[in-house]
Formats: sequence, structure tokens, C-alpha cells
Amino acid sequence: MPKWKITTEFTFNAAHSIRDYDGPCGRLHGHTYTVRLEATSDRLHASEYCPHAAMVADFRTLKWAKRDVLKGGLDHCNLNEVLPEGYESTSEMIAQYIYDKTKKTLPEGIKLKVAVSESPNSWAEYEDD
Ligand SMILES: Nc1nc2c(c(=O)[nH]1)N=C([C@H](O)[C@H](O)COP(=O)(O)OP(=O)(O)OP(=O)(O)O)CN2
Ligand SMILES: [Zn+2]
Repeated sequence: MPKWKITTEFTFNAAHSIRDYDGPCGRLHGHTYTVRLEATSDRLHASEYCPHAAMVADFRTLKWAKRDVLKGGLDHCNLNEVLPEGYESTSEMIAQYIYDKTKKTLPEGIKLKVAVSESPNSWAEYEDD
């Protein structure tokens, strides 16, 4: 079946330390994280901002994590203080957290993939089966 795939990318700045890490990453430090979201669907939908069924998902909705932490995003926060219990501040689990929160905002049937990078050389991905 034909389908659409949309991709959106953004950055946010945050501090973190990896809990019990034996090395510099265990100390508080910061990254400009790059996040790439891909959403795939065989049908189009309306969004919070657009009443017409014309989008896989609204880029604006997908990019919630780039908002300031005081406005519900992850920008300019300490991830260790903001991520809920059960999520460590590794790229893998930041990707999982963004996936979990984003998935709740999407209609059924949209496949989602979230990739997170701390540096241009390292990426972690979390996606639907
Ligand atoms: N699988 C993962 N490994 C590591 C993560 C992670 O999220 N997932 N995170 C870290 C640290 O956050 C660290 O800040 C990043 O480590 P690293 O890529 O080694 O950082 P460098 O800037 O030193 O990278 P270079 O490419 O060597 O300059 C560690 N591991
Ligand atoms: Zn780090």
C-alpha cells in the first residue's frame, strides 16, 4: 500500500550526567542534542492546528521537545531532573522518552521512529516494530 513518510529535525540544549558512569560522562555536562523524528502512515490526519485531513502528523506537534522546559519541552533543562523515573539520560532513553510522549499525541496507525544525537558521530534510535 502506498504511504507517506515525514521527517523533521530539531535541536535542544540540555545538561546531564550518566548515573554511576565511571568517567567524565558521569559528571554534569551539556550537549546540543539533535533529534530526528520520522512518522509513516497510509492515511492523512487533521491536527491540533489544522482541521483538514492533510498531514501524517503536524510538524509543530512532533517538535514539542524543542520548546523551553518551562513550556513543556526539554530545552535548557537538566535531563536528570526532568526525565521521569525509569528513564536514564542516555541518548537511547532520551529517544525512548521522546517516542513515548510523542506516541501519545498521535492517531492510531502512525509508525514512529525517534533518533537522538549528542554529537555528529553518535546516534541512538527507537522505533516501532
Ligand atoms: N550508548 C551510549 N553511550 C554513551 C552515551 C549514550 O547516551 N549512549 N553517552 C555518553 C556521554 O553522554 C558522553 O557525553 C558522550 O560520550 P562520547 O560520545 O564519548 O563524547 P565525546 O564528546 O568525548 O565524543 P568524541 O567523539 O570522542 O569526541 C557516553 N556514552
Ligand atoms: Zn553526555
